[in-house]
Amino acid sequence: MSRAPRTIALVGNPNAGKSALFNALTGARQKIANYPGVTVERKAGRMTFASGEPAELVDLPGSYSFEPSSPDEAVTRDVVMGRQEGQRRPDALIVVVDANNLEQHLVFAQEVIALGMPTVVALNMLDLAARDGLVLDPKALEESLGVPVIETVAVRRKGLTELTAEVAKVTEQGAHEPTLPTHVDMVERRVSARAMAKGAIISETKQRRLHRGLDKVLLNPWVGPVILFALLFIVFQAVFAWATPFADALEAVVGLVSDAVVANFPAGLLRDAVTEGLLAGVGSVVVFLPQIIILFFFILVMEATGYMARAAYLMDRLMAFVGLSGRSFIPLLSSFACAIPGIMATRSITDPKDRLTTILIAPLMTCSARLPVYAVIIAAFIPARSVGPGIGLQGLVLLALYVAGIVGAMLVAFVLRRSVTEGGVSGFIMELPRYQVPRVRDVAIGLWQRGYIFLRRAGTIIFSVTIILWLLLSFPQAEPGENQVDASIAGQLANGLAVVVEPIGFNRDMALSLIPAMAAREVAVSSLATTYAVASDDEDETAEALGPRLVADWTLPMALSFLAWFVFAPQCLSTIAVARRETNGWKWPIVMLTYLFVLAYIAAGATFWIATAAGL
Ligand SMILES: Nc1nc2c(ncn2[C@@H]2O[C@H](COP(=O)(O)OP(=O)(O)OP(=O)(O)O)[C@@H](O)[C@H]2O)c(=O)[nH]1
Ligand SMILES: [Mg+2]
Repeated sequence: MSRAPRTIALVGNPNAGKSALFNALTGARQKIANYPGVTVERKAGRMTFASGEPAELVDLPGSYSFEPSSPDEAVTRDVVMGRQEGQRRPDALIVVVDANNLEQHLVFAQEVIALGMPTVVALNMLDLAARDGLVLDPKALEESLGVPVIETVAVRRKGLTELTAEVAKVTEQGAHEPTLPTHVDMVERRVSARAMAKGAIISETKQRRLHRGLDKVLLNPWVGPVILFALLFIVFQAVFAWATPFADALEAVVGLVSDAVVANFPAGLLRDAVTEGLLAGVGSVVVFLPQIIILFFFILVMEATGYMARAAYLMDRLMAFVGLSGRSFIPLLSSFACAIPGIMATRSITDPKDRLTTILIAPLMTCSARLPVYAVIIAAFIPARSVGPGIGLQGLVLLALYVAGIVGAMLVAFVLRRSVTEGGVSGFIMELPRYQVPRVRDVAIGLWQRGYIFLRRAGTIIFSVTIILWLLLSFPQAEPGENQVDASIAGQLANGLAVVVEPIGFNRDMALSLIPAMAAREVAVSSLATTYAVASDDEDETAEALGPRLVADWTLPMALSFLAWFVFAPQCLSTIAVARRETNGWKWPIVMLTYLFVLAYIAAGATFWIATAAGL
């Protein structure tokens, strides 16, 4: 035979089993190199048809679509189209689909088949389908796709002979020039993928049906978001309703300890440092441990059950609307714990502009360090009233603050993607994990870790910053009759800043809390508590909770303005430092700082003036 060996390429979604099939078909006869000009691996090997004719088999990186959103996907498209340097155009394609995720995998499979090249579908992972009680009809699938479908189990080498025979057959029909359709409607393709998947199912077990039924409801484009929002609503109601008795108890304990210290130790600077700095300051943050635990209980359970990935799937449409891909969801979700791991998680986003946008908006996701700030102000100023059956006003306001951050982030992303980080939107389809009953042990460990992180922050950074602030508040000592805060270094410094934030309704003490809060957001709470503790001349008042003091000193518009500030303002230096590291320079962190300050200033100012005008 004189003609050059045929080239066959393996394509499909990530994790379909392409590489497993490639290994099974080529054995040890593989060569791994790089495609010229890109860092994507080129994996090729030799396979043999039943006739004895050899062919070159090329394993391609997993793709969701031919509209590439990563270098990997670009290589896949270019190889298939015959545009990739150092690679002959394939004579035939094998599309590998995971039988257990047909609905998702058929989206890209349709796109591949639409090219019009000789194509065979490998319906892979049938062993797992059998295990889960799913029986498929390859003939039905063949009919709806219009190309041969072969059942395979790549890791058990099942179906390989049939697959190669079919590939040989379609290759003989001769290659066509592949043509990319000019217009692809993603929604349409998803709909037909769903119909095809449904038509291919002969039978499935109760459990699988239950899970699919759940997906039908939870992922429904109309019902799904409503359920997601309702769940979040319950979470934030619970953060207040469940935590209050625990938080009150903790607060009482801190008060008792403070009283005991006052009763048993002589008056003096050291005693003041303990009562005003450690107990009033750090204690005021620690009492929010129950809230943190409850919030993370829900987050962990949503992750463990498999619901979180569904939430990401739902959010994908919204994210695409503002110009982000679903790949940003996990980094943004982690930012609800803390923006630092969130920003680091953006490394998984391959498109540089997508990634930059995600980094820039990550601080707008409400990190858990802001929860104590929100909680203390809400508990003090928002009445614990119900506005409907089982609907507490406090939880509602808390939810609104989180939503304000998310909406702000989406608006900023929308603007950025049309200006500085302009670029195309990449399609993204998530692999959805199976539903599972969460394991108590895993959730318990997760909660323990979260609680530990929170208390460690209280014991280290919050403690040190609060003590430094206490020192700055306590010196120089006031003359008799003069207020200690007015006389102190910190008070003097804050007077300068107060001029700047006065137009947005902040008083001197609020201004003062903004500076140490740059170290950690919770410090806003401890610094307010310490400031008021230092300011009071009455020893008994030192042990008093922060809430009543705030109410005595602030108006409602001031409190709301303070909340609005914390939704948007950049308060934590570590976030800026991580942004610098991840973007390799100061330019983007400075952009981030600037836009966040401007947003915070405008939001706080607008809140203050609207609330004042409304007579609140
Ligand atoms: N049980 C079972 N596992 C399989 C089968 N085929 C592949 N796998 C496993 O599924 C996982 C993913 O397979 P890969 O071959 O790496 O998938 P891929 O399509 O090359 O994925 P990307 O390279 O990321 O696009 C691996 O752990 C395989 O061992 C199969 O038929 N049955
Ligand atoms: Mg692979």
